[in-house]
Amino acid sequence: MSETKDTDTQDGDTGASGGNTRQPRAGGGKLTLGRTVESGHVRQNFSHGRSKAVLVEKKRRRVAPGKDKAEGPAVEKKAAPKTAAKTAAKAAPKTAAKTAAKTASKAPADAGSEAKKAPARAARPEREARERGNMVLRTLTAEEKEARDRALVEAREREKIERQKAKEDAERRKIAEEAARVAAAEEAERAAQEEERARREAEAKAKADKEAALRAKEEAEADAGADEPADKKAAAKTKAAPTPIVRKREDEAAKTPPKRTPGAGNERRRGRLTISNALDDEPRQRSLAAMRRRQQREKRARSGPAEQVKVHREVTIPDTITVQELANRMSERAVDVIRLLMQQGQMMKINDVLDADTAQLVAEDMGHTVKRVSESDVEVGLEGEADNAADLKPRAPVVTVMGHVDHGKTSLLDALRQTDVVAGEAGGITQHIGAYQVRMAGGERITFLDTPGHEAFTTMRARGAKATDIVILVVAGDDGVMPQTIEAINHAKAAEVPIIVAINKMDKPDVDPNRVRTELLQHEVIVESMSGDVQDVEVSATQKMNLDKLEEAILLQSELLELKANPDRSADGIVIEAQLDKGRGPVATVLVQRGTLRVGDVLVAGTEWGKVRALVNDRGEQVKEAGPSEPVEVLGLNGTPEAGDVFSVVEDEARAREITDYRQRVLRDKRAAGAARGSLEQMFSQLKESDKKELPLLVKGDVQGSVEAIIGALDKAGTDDIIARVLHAGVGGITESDVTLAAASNAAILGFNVRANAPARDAARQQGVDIRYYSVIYDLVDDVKAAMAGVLGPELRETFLGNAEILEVFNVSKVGKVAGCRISEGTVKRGAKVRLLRDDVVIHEGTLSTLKRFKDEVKEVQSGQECGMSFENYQDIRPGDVIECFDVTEVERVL
Ligand SMILES: Nc1nc2c(ncn2[C@@H]2O[C@H](COP(=O)(O)OP(=O)(O)OP(=O)(O)O)[C@@H](O)[C@H]2O)c(=O)[nH]1
Repeated sequence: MSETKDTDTQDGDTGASGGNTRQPRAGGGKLTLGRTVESGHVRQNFSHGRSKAVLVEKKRRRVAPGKDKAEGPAVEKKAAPKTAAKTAAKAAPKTAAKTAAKTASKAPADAGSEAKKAPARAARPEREARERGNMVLRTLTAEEKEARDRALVEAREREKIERQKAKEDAERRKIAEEAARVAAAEEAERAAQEEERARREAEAKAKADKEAALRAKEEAEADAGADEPADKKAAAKTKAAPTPIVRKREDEAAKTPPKRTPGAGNERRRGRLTISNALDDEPRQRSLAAMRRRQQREKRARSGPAEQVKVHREVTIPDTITVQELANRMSERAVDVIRLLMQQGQMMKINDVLDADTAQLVAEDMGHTVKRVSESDVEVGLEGEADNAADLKPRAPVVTVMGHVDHGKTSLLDALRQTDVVAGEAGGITQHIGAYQVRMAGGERITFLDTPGHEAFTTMRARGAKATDIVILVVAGDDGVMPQTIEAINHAKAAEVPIIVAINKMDKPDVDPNRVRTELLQHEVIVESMSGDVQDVEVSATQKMNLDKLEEAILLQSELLELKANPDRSADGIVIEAQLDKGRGPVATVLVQRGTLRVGDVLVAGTEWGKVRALVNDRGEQVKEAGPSEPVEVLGLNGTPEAGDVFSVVEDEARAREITDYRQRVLRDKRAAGAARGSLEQMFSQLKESDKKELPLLVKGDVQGSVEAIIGALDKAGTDDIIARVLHAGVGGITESDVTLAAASNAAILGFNVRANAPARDAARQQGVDIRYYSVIYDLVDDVKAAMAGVLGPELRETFLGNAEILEVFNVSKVGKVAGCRISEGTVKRGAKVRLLRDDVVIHEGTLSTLKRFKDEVKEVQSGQECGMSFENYQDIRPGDVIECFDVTEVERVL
């Protein structure tokens, strides 16, 4: 920027005389301190020969970024001396121009002079300066000197200004720092106050809670006595309760300086943070959830401490219960139960099952009382209420016939059956349903159980059923007391059932009844003739001799026993036998012991139940009902119960289902637990545990001779500690009924040269009955002995491979007989062991010499295929025979 200091010489006009403009050089070789003004002089010519020198100053703007403002005052100050002149100079031409314009109209002649005077006046100081400038120009050294002085002055001034500025800057910084320090201190103070306030609030709340609890207590007490006013007072109290807290908060809020700068912490509380919110400078609103939380907080604070009154419950605990279910029943949180269990060292999850004892501990620890129930409680009440003595009516005695083998039990039962007057009159065909009733001429009745022998009697007794009232001990007069006679005596005594001795076969010439009586004495059976209380009757089954006397004795005994039952109640009793009839479905013969069984009753028998569809008596007649001591066949059951099962009539099908479901579950659990009840090993281990001295067995053989030999050998094998008790022995293959009997008696089945048929195998597998096959009597007896002694060697486990049916038999030269077979089941392998079965009886056991398929020797033949087989060293093969193929492996016994 350049500026002329003389109105006349504006624009640096170089006149005709030629402006001698001298531009001073920056620095100009002179010692200056950052000169900002360059100056020079221009000679200006006027009319009338006048001329003057005009000082031209070129001022440079000092550029200092960011300091413009700060430097403002300094620049002004620095420029001050010049500015006066400058302003004057600036104002001068204008004023002069104005004045000139005014005076020009008045006196044009003077105009020029006046116009000249005005600027001259106004520019007087300037002129002086110019003259000084002229002088400088004229005296260059002086000018230079002056310039230098001026520059020095300026520099000094600038220095001073800069110092001043630095000082001011420092002061400003100091103020700013001070302000920041104060702000930080304030912030810290505010945080401390905030903390203090929170603490006071918590204290106040706790205090208020306490007060409210006290008030609630007082109110409860007051409520007991006073009615409405007390309520109002309580309400007022409740309302007043939170007030102090609120007021206190307000006070504190007033105390707290409200200069909460919108910091990060506060921003966070102001509503939901979204991108648009974050970018938005405006303070965010509280979110709805935050409002709700605050409302809830306030509500909680208002309602005071909701002191939960602990509810002590009676918790029903079954045999097992899950953690969750226990917590539910106690109305506690499952996590609390789990925590308690953890404290007791048990890591449990919510679905883990606790036993009743643990559950009881937990419940009691949590302050509840416990009521232990068992799943078996479903059976509670099944037996019904005890009968009143007044309701009892006399009933027929139930009689079982026992005795040694071949002493005439069956013959006697048959003979007695024929004494039934009603059957005799009707000439009806008697049915063997497991029991029958004999009606006397005098109207009395006697029920006989048709399964002679103490085995069945004991089996039933073992199942908890006491079916028999009187035992008839049959002793052959010609044979005397034999081992099974003694057994029968012992069983009857153990069951506390009175005995009537029937000395049989009295028709025989060589009988000696007194010998029998004397022998019985040794076993503590003292007959009346020997001054005892046991009745004895000499009979002959075949000759039907003294059967009436025997019946009289039975009736006398029953009178002594005062056998009575209430017929007017729902029936219960015992299953005597049951089977699956092809036409009629499951059929069970039951003996009613109490009440009356009617058609349409819902019956539970063991694990089965059913609605009675029909009742059939021992004469094959359909009856509507059966009273106490009456044996009757029941149709309508869903399955076959087991002999000895107790039956009961229940109110409805749902209850029946509930009970049988429970019983089936228990049975399944027992089986799942691996209790193959009939295995010799397990029987032995059971025997060790119990003080049972018998090993129950079932023997089936190919011929009577071998069966008798086996029974004889087993009898001898017994020791003082343990005996083998043969529950049943017979000739022929092992049938399903054998398996049922064995299962009912926890017995093992020993097959000597016989096999089990397919249904029997299935039943044995299902019921866990152990069937063992032998072909040498000594092996069988050794095994039984070993089982009894508990020293069983390695077990030979037989794996069934397959069965082949022989279709045709060919005679092949050099080879001998070859059987043309079809594999009916499984596979047949060469090298495996084989048995030749004829009607389920083993004819031969050995190995295969040939296994051919279409003339080719093969390793194995699958089910459904045909093949040719021949035995090593055995030729007696016939069409219809079955070849059983099996593997034998040795397994170490684990007891
Ligand atoms: N002489 C004669 N023989 C009889 C008499 N009672 C039975 N017997 C014969 O004795 C044998 C055996 O009779 P059972 O009635 O089968 O004898 P058990 O006691 O039933 O025999 P198990 O069923 O094997 O226990 C038969 O041959 C009968 O004929 C009798 O009173 N007199």
